[in-house]
Amino acid sequence: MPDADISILNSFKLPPPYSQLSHDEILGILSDPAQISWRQEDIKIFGKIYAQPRLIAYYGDEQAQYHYSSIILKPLPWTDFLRALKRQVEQVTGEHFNAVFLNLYRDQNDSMGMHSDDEAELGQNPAIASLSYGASRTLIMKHRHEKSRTNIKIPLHSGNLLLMKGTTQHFWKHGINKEKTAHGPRVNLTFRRVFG
Ligand SMILES: O=C(O)CCC(=O)C(=O)O
Ligand SMILES: [Fe+2]
Repeated sequence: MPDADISILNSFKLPPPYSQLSHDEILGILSDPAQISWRQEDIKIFGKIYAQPRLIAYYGDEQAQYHYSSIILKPLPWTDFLRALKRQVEQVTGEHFNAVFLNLYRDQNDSMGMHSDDEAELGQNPAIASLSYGASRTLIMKHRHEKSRTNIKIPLHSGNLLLMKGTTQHFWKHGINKEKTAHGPRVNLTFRRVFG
């Protein structure tokens, strides 16, 4: 892909004591409202207020405050499990992260609009590591300037780790469309380095 630096690791593995967990068990931990503090935010589209079509949660180091479409997100402190995921993601990517943004797509009707992760607090060329568990969904990528270029579709399956870095966020938007067929829940975690 031009103007992008993207790589994908198909089967992300956790070290002990979590190495025995199945993907179903990991999805169970991550989607459990007693373990992850999921919330549904409102969004404003053309002046109208809608509930966001997915649940979100934000964890990280205390200073990793994030301005996210006009709201300031304060990170919750790392849980043991999220810290273990972060450490292993750092290990395999060689990058450093201080926060994780979680999305819960409850079924095929949940989605995320096309966007770039280009907020000022992510710095110039952010490395973003995106880890998925549960139902497979398709990440749509669209070049921001070259309208003629067709969308690129990247299927993301349970246990896939996608790393976007370099100029990717300057030139490309990405998002997750709704699906027409039945899909179970999916949790996606994007590890980020936030300069709060
Ligand atoms: O769910 C996904 O795979 C994409 C998530 C994403 O783009 C984000 O959290 O910024
Ligand atoms: Fe994103």
